[in-house]
Amino acid sequence: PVAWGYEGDIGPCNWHKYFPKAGGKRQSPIDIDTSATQYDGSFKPLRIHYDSHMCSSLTNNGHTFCMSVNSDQCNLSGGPLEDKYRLLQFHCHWGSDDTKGSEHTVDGHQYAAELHLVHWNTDKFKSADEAIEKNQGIAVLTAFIKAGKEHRGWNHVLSHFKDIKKVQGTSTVNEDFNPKCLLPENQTDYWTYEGSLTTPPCHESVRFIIFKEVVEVSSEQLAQFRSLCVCSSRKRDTGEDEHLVDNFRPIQPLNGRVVKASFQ
Ligand SMILES: NS(=O)(=O)c1c(F)cccc1F
Ligand SMILES: [Zn+2]
Repeated sequence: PVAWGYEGDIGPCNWHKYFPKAGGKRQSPIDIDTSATQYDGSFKPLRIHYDSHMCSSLTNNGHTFCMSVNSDQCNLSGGPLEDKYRLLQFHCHWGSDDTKGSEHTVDGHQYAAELHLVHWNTDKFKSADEAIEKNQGIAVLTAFIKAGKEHRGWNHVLSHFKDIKKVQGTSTVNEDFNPKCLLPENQTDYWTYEGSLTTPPCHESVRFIIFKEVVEVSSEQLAQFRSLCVCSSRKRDTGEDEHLVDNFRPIQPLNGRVVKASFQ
């Protein structure tokens, strides 16, 4: 597999050389210009049904932490979606300090982090691996994160980080945890548009659903995201681990796409 990252020769500006879709016309993330969004009154209510009895495993894949979920009881439908989607995994993107880290921006404002709950279309496809390459294959519920008060729900995830500090570290999470607690209270106001995976191979298969309400976590909790190591924890010549930070892709051209809003 081709190595890719967020800086230097293997950074986002060169992804298209080995991952041609990264140079496509409907790439993500984008800036949401709220003055140009279009209200769509036809959206049904979003239906987010997650159970909490799903065992899952938390992995440091060298680009982010990823909580894989293998429960066929965690489903998403409604809103702008025509089909039913099943939760596959969730992960985040963050920065080296609280002033940057989200992938999408709102009127040019970048948040400290961004949560992605990745779902695949179980009505149209037989597997997530198939869906991830196909139009309408993936739906990503997205919440912006800013520094503020502590978020107790996140501690259920962060408590496992000591086991995954190193790349390819994996920890089994069996506790009674429902990822729905990571979403904002207001789940009726969101923006949505058609885009791509924000990491290579950048397949143009993603419907993004981005909540307007921002979730707060404490600065200390954000610092725990940054505690993950990106290298195989070999000591850099400076003798210290290289931490996993600024794992957000720069915003991409809108190319005439219209961002719809579920609210006026
Ligand atoms: N960042 S993202 O949510 O677009 C994303 C996916 F949807 C799927 C796989 C990896 C990944 F990073
Ligand atoms: Zn993501």
